[in-house]
Amino acid sequence: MTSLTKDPSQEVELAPLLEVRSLRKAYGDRVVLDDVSLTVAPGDVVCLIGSSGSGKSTLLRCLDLLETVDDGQILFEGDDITDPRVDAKRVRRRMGMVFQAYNLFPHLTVLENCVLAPRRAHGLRSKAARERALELLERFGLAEHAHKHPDRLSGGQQQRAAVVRALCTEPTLLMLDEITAALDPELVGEVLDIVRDLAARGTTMVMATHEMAFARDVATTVCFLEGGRILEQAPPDVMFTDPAHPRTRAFLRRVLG
Ligand SMILES: Nc1ncnc2c1ncn2[C@@H]1O[C@H](COP(=O)(O)OP(=O)(O)OP(=O)(O)O)[C@@H](O)[C@H]1O
Repeated sequence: MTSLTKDPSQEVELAPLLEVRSLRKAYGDRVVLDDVSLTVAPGDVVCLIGSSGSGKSTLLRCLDLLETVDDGQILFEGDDITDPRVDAKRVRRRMGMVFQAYNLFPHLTVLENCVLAPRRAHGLRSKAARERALELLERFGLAEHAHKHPDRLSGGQQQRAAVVRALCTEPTLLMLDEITAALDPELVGEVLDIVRDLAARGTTMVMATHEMAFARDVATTVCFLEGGRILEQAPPDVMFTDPAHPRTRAFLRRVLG
């Protein structure tokens, strides 16, 4: 059993959902994650910020077991998922991941995209999977697009559908990797609104983002990465008004102007 953390706002003790301990990842002799440690409690929204190449995506890919790690541990729901004996597919069933490129299957309708994993990986019956998907598509304003193929939707609608698809497996942890980065500016807001809604509903999320105002709004913790290290992690009101590390200050000055 992992150690307990305290949520000061609710005065309840919550076991961490995710604990990353001294993670290290290198490609050849290039170290891209170095001594990364992070704790995520249920309901936390952790935003990873930092320059391009700082390691945000690699960290998410390690958490989702799309990459192997060289050293350190990832405890997810109390299990060490870096143990080589772990079945990555089974672990991933409890996680949801949305990427910058929506990755919807083009030959399937939005609804078919949404029921695929719940049926194949989770063994949900067709009727139950469809009901769950339709309810989520309705909640996020996509019901009218359920029977369309992705190429009939705007980029923003496709990305919202990708988020809904990830939610259809009812993941305990949702990871979002710069999900608005490929969108035209006018489509960014509708996708961020979904994430805002999820945060308000207590969905536990870890996301890489370049949207600083958004991170400030929704995050419970902001982590600033540079050169594969988390140089600073703090609540958003501290991170964006009084960051401790000079490198964080320099980065925020650069991106906030
Ligand atoms: N498969 C790979 N092989 C070799 N190097 C890689 C690989 N994937 C990532 N890298 C390198 O690892 C470093 C971290 O990349 P990563 O994509 O995690 O950064 P990032 O912070 O997510 O950047 P961005 O904001 O541009 O998405 C970069 O220097 C990148 O070139």
